[in-house]
Amino acid sequence: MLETLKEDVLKANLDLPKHKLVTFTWGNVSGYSKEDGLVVIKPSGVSYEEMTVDDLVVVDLEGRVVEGDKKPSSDTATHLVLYKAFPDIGGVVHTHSPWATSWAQAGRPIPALGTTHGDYFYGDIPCTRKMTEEEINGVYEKETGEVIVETFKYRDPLMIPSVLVHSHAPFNWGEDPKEAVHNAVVLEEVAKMALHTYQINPDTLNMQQTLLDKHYLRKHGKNAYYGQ
Ligand SMILES: O=C(CO)[C@@H](O)[C@H](O)COP(=O)(O)O
Repeated sequence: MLETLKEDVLKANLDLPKHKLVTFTWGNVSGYSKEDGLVVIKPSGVSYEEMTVDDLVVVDLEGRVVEGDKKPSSDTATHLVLYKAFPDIGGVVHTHSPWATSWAQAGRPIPALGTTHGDYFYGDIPCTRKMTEEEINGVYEKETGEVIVETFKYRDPLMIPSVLVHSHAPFNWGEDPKEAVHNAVVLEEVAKMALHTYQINPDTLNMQQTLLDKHYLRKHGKNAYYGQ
């Protein structure tokens, strides 16, 4: 299982530049093996062109390195907070993809303006609050995860698998690394579309709730409200 997960995590990381979600090494993907209680994550600062499966780092949920001789991603603590808080996810992606990062820097949620959005995100994609001075000066990456979890206190992370971290950039997740990257690609697309939509019509309203429900049901085969 862990060897298969390593291959999945490597491919997911190599898909980031392929989908133009990253510049240089500005991003990272991890995968979680519930059976092993271990996370496989990208090594910090290693270029995607050079990355091999032997560069990947394996950590436990407390961040202790159990395999690999490279430093784990600088965002590892954020990934770990999300795996502990969102028990149904198996993959986490962090990028600085330009359109979604622009919304994160502006501190604005991405509204549900159309069915492309509604197929993947059941409502606005939230932006976290700004972090406090204490949080910034604390264990920053862990605090970043905590502010994400706080943002999802009354939201279902399986129904909105992305978040904008204020003044920073997006994090995305899914049942595995491949789905998490897929959601990151869609996030970047809807971020771009939303900005263009408002340029065409600044008074654009959110899509109707009935249309959002219809597209969620069509895409996921279950009703957003009742889960069946
Ligand atoms: O968010 C950031 C920097 O702001 C990170 O995403 C880095 O850009 C990538 O770090 P590594 O995964 O290479 O440690």
